[in-house]
Amino acid sequence: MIKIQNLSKIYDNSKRPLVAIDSINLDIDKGDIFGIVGLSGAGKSTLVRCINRIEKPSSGSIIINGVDMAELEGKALRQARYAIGMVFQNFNLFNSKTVYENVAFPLKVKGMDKNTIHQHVMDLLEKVELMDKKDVHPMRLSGGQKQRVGIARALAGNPSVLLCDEATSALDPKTTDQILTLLKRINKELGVTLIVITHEMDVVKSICNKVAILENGCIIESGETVDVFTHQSSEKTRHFINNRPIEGPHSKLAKNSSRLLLTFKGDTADRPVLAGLIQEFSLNVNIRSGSIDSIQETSVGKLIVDIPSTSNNLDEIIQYLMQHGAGVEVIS
Ligand SMILES: Nc1ncnc2c1ncn2[C@@H]1O[C@H](COP(=O)(O)OP(=O)(O)OP(=O)(O)O)[C@@H](O)[C@H]1O
Repeated sequence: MIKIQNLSKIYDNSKRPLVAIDSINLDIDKGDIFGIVGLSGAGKSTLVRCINRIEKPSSGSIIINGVDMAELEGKALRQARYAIGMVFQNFNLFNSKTVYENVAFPLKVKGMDKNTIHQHVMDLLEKVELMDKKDVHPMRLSGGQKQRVGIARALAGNPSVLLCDEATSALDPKTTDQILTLLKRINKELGVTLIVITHEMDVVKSICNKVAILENGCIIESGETVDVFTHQSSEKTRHFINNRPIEGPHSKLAKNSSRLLLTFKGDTADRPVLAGLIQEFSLNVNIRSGSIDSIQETSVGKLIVDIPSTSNNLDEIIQYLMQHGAGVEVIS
């Protein structure tokens, strides 16, 4: 549905050009909640501005519903933008307008008649559970309520894509959870594709079925969220995600032992893999630490274990664990 191909954005700074987005390729399917995550300066805002065409990309294409946004100008661009709803970190509401008027605004601009606008706005306010606030001005709303107005307004033009730019970064954890639940419901009920730009891994874990990690303008990892969190392929990603359980203070590794990080996801978590290993190899396994997480409703367990090993049997042990569905990483 959305195909980003070889997308680059180079800013012509006075001293030297700055490559903010460097040949990015992304495929986002209809109905995805696609997380784009990166540290400050990674290029997230630039990517958002290219997707909604506030910036013109230096090269490459952004194909949404078969139309290359990168090529459009003028009226055709304004028309194509209706396919994209924007949700902002700082809500971007009109303080002089009521909640109702804020949501109605894009529909008025579109030239809809008053009755249709009224019906549509009331439906949207019901969807975001703000009917009781329809005549209130944004100044009198909490951050979470303001973001609900922002989401209702973004949905007003019936977009096929909702671009959420750090939509929960200004909110406290409880309100963040409520807004994420709302976004997930909207995705499910309306079939709207969500692109979620964030620097918060917890947001990705909570709602995104797919994720891409952006660093220095490049995608350094992408895929199903649960896979990216359980099989990090590069050192950079591992460092970025850093989801190892914390090792205890007295965790010196004994001589002739190896320390392994084991990952169990979904069904594997129910199997007695470690018990089987202990029996099969007559091993004394020392569990150093562990954690359990829920990523996209899949349980992901992590264990750090010390295993007495000779160079001969370590490979066999790893093979046994992997054959039984565990992810294995030798950490020392
Ligand atoms: N208009 C601009 N002109 C020149 N350079 C820019 C411009 N906008 C962004 N940059 C540079 O592009 C790079 C990426 O910036 P960008 O704002 O896209 O990152 P970001 O991941 O959104 O960061 P943050 O999370 O801090 O907002 C940075 O080095 C930034 O200084």
